[in-house]
Amino acid sequence: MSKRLVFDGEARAGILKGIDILGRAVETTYGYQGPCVMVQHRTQGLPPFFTRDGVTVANSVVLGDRLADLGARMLRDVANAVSREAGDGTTTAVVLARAIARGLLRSLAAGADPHRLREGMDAAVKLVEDDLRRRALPLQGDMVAQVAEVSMRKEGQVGRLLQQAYAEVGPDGAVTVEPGWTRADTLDIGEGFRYELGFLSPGFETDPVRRAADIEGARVLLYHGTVTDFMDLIPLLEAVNEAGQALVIACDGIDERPLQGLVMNVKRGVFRALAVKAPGHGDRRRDWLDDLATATGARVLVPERGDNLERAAPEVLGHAAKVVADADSASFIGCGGDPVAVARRVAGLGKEADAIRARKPGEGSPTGNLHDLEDLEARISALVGRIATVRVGGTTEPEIKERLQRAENARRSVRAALEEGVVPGGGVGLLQAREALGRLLLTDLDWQRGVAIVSEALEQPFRALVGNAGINPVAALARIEAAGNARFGYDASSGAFGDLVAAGVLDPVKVLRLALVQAAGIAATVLSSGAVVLNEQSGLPHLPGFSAEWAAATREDPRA
Ligand SMILES: Nc1ncnc2c1ncn2[C@@H]1O[C@H](COP(=O)(O)OP(=O)(O)OP(=O)(O)O)[C@@H](O)[C@H]1O
Repeated sequence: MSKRLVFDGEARAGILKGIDILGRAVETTYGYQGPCVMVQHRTQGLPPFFTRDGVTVANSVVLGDRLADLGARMLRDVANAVSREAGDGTTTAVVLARAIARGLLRSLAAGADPHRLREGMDAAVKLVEDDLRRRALPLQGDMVAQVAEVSMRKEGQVGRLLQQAYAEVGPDGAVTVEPGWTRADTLDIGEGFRYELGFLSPGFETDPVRRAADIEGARVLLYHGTVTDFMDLIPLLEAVNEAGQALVIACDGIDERPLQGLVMNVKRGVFRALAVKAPGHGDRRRDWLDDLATATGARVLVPERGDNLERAAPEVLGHAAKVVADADSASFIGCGGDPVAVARRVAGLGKEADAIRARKPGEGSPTGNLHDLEDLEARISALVGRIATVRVGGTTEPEIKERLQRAENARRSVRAALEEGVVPGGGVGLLQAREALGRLLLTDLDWQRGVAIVSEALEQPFRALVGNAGINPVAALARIEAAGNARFGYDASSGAFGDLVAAGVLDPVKVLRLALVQAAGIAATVLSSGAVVLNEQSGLPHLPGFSAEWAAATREDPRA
């Protein structure tokens, strides 16, 4: 394959072109007024889908110009990193990253020292993070619903239902969103066992929008060991399959080859199955597995005790009406264990916890006691756990999918807001952080340029949001500055300037913080792209991890 070499100015200009093209496409969806983008399915013959989600638009764009595609890929990476870490705020991150990339390239063209630029930027980002945390307002009153409604664009009942859901299960409780397949949005509160360890491979996902696996009618295999041979699983997979059920395996791990075998069989529809990490860590895992066994009515298989997976009878399996898992959590809902046994176990754990609480200070190791107590409390809440499910309705499948995506963003936004609080939205939270940068003691010119790049980027979300609402950004900025009130901004839903906190236009600090940190991360790649080596190849670049054949067979969603 022949290669093409591109240097300095030309390399950077090509990269910026890609950043601009993708940035513009993503920014179209930004804010309250942002319309949907229609994306053609990657597989011929499958219908297009509609989205307002920044990361989804970003992942759908592949540019024919290879140099520009490198730039687009940088933005895609930023969007994906924010989506992974914060779950929302991907468009904000793209807007910030695009502004930062532009600022950097301008400064480099003017001969600035890349190291000093970077140092100035890093100092500025850190200061903005601290400033956002300092200005954070804790959630109170209707703020949970309001944060959710910013993502939902004040449409439907999802915001109100998420507020109700968190009120029912508590701020650390388990809340999931699912497609409802009816017109209205609804809320279900069910009993279930949830813990914070997820599936063993993203290949188990059944819903690419939420990046989650949903399994109905599950038999539960609890294995305190590592599966090393796919054949060991076959007898139980077949028995469960014949009964029209699905096998959910919670285990220490599965070696790579058997895991691939399992995922492949699931994708091809041979078996319905899901493998998740067993609950608990280290020495405590056995106790957690016993709890889950009590909840689901299973028996834990322990190879060290001589239990054999291949010869295990289906009687060792427990039941759950539904299991939902993503990369970070697993929920067993409607478990089939004996309620009396569960109550007895909870009472036993409660007594153990009381005994630790009653210990005199200095008796036993204080940190050991604390960890034991925390673990017991976590086990009790898992056993008596309640799981809230918000079902997202709509009239057509594309509509439900599009709303579901926003509802998932809304849920993650609420979680982020519960963790670190909120600031006024509409771009104002970031805009106000410029003031903190004014307090930085400036050293040399290039360092100062680095700070200025961040400061200018902080204006961009505000400019883009009011611009998308049809307001002149320069005039809007002047009004904000004249108001001298940190909550003052433009509410696109009412079309009026005023107090954004009172109007319920709020952004989670964690989302804004992570969006800025990830956006600034683009600097490392831009600054090191002095020369670029390109593979000259005909046709569009290959989409990683995507097979058109597979997509056609499984109707894989292009957002996966
Ligand atoms: N009524 C409103 N008035 C002003 N700004 C609003 C309003 N509703 C939402 N916004 C702002 O829009 C921004 C969020 O827009 P959007 O949901 O399109 O992008 P994102 O959350 O950054 O990315 P994504 O949702 O694509 O992951 C937030 O800063 C929010 O405060």
